[in-house]
Amino acid sequence: MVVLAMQNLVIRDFRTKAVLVNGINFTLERNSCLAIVGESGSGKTVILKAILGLTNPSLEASGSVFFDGIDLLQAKGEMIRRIRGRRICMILQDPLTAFDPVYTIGNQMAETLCEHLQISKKEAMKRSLFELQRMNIGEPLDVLKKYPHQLSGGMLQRCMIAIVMAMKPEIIIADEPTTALDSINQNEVLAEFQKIRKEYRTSLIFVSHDLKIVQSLADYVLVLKDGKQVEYGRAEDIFSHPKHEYTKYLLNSRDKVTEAFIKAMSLGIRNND
Ligand SMILES: Nc1ncnc2c1ncn2[C@@H]1O[C@H](COP(=O)(O)OP(=O)(O)OP(=O)(O)O)[C@@H](O)[C@H]1O
Repeated sequence: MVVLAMQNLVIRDFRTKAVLVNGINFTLERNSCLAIVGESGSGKTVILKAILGLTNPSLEASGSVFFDGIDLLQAKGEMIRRIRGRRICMILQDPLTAFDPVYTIGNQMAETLCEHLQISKKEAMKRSLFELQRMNIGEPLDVLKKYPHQLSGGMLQRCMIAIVMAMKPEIIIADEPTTALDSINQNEVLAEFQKIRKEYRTSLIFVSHDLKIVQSLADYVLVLKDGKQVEYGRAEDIFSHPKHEYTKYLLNSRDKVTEAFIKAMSLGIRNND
């Protein structure tokens, strides 16, 4: 079952007339995961923002993005607000910017749940605890009492995911959700996404520069270059038989980086002998 369909999305800056994104098409199936990849500035973030009607007012989006019979590009006011943050949720790159430093995690989780689920503060606190427990977060009561700066980036990102999961959204959109984290925290967050895929059957759209993460999570991949979609298809096909020169280049650069890393590590090991 298709949950979201983007057809011919074009995004223009109407001050400069520059076309930032041109002709993007994809469909997102229920319980499937689409990764959007491409170099910096290729248009990944503006595409994600367009889905939620969050593009800067100086940009105009045309085409269509259908979700449950509604064209999100045309949806305004209360209609888009009811979908955003409830039925389609976004997880940001840097979890520290998503939390207010002066309130505890519990306060902020409960506040968000109260607002979106129309439940009492007491009920929202109970739900927050339940969601952290459900994600196997150790000492969840302590975590709720902490301030954002007292938790690691990975733990904060997991709290963010817990808030999102409490909404039981149909779609989660994540813009480089692991980029701001070190590798241990990246692995924790990645495991959380694997769990969402397996247990909650939520659909995911995510942007990542890390092709290893893409390979481990995505069912479908959309490759962007200079605002244009150069390849789109099943992840296994794209990784095993990339058609476009740019996709081949991306996959090659990943292999080169890995080779260089292994070489550097083995040199390091020899130097430490
Ligand atoms: N509000 C805006 N006004 C004008 N141009 C913009 C605006 N936001 C983004 N752009 C331009 O749109 C293009 C795509 O930007 P976008 O942030 O989507 O790229 P990206 O692929 O997500 O890059 P990165 O990987 O670095 O985050 C870039 O050329 C950027 O400069």
